[in-house]
Amino acid sequence: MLSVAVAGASGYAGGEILRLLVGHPEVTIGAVTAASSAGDRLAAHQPQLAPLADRVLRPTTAETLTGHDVVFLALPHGASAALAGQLGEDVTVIDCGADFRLADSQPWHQFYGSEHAGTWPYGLPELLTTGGEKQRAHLLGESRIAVPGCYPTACSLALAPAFAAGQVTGDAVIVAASGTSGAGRSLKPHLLGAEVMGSMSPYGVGGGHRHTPEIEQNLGRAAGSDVRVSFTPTLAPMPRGILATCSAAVAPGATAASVRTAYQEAYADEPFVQVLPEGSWPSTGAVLGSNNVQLQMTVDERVGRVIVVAAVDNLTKGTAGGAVQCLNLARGFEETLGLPTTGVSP
Ligand SMILES: NC(=O)C1=CN([C@@H]2O[C@H](COP(=O)(O)OP(=O)(O)OC[C@H]3O[C@@H](n4cnc5c(N)ncnc54)[C@H](OP(=O)(O)O)[C@@H]3O)[C@@H](O)[C@H]2O)C=CC1
Ligand SMILES: CC(=O)N[C@@H](CCC(=O)OP(=O)(O)O)C(=O)O
Repeated sequence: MLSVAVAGASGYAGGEILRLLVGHPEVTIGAVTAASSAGDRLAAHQPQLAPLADRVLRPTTAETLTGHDVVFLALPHGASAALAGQLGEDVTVIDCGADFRLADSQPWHQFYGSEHAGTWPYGLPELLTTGGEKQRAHLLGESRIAVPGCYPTACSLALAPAFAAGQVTGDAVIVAASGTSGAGRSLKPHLLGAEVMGSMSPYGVGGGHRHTPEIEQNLGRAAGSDVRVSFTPTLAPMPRGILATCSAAVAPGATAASVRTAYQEAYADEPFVQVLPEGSWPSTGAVLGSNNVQLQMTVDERVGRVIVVAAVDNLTKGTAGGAVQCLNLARGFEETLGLPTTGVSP
């Protein structure tokens, strides 16, 4: 059994990691830590985690986290790097924050405006990379893994097969809706019930969202050349879920059938990615609580564009499920261990 600590356990991502770890047969849950909530019972913040109700949140320090085989970091951007540096190389550190996701420091400076901490292997196992290899090949045995952002998980898995198979030439446009838990638990006026219920709104419009370079990095790896993306996120009146509508210019000669074949081949053996039957479209309600990614695609021949729609649960496959999948790969367990492939609907 591996002992596992979760830093940021009072937050949404930390809570979802713990939900999955409770059902994981190869781990025991050690320290659960927080910042301002340290000293509280976990149940005060995560009442859904009944088996862990009496755990007490400890301060997030290297001392508290040391002594575990695995440490999950579910902290705000910028908080992971210093902490990770104090944990031994024998500890598997899985970071849900952005600190180590980008390979290039230039977009990091541009979109995050701080020092670039460095680059860790990127934790999206199903992502196609140049030469047809999947990203999981780079995760086996790693002791440091950077889990993707929730939008990049959905958007990259949606468009990578089309780029990798030469079915699109570029001009990628993505509009994605997210539930409010994607923004974390801290209080913000635009997340108040009165602002969100019955209303949808865009944000980060015009190329300003920090997931833009992460999606471009992923699609560039699949395409084998630079890819530019117009990405517009929107906030939807639901607690969880991402629905990403992605499109790109169809390549000469590509058809709806050849595009579909590219996706079926790319994801044929993937336990968590489902290319839906023709004519059936993804919905967030169908993936909630599961580690699944639902995809559907077609070609809009009138305008010459491939359209792909993806649905994920931002907290499961979009964060915590992806993180536990990375733990399984890093430690040589069955990749699907402890990860639900059934959702909670309605
Ligand atoms: N929510 C999502 O859908 C996704 C989140 N992520 C990433 O996961 C990470 C956590 O996000 P999320 O759970 O949503 O955020 P929350 O705001 O819900 O939780 C943040 C957690 O970090 C703790 N914390 C806050 N400030 C500090 C600090 N300076 N040092 C140490 N701990 C601190 C909080 O403790 P306390 O409560 O005591 O203040 C809390 O436990 C972020 O990097 C986020 O980008 C990635 C993909 C999707
Ligand atoms: C609805 C909402 O606000 N969503 C968040 C996405 C957070 C996420 O996935 O990831 P990282 O912060 O880890 O990059 C946002 O747009 O900033």
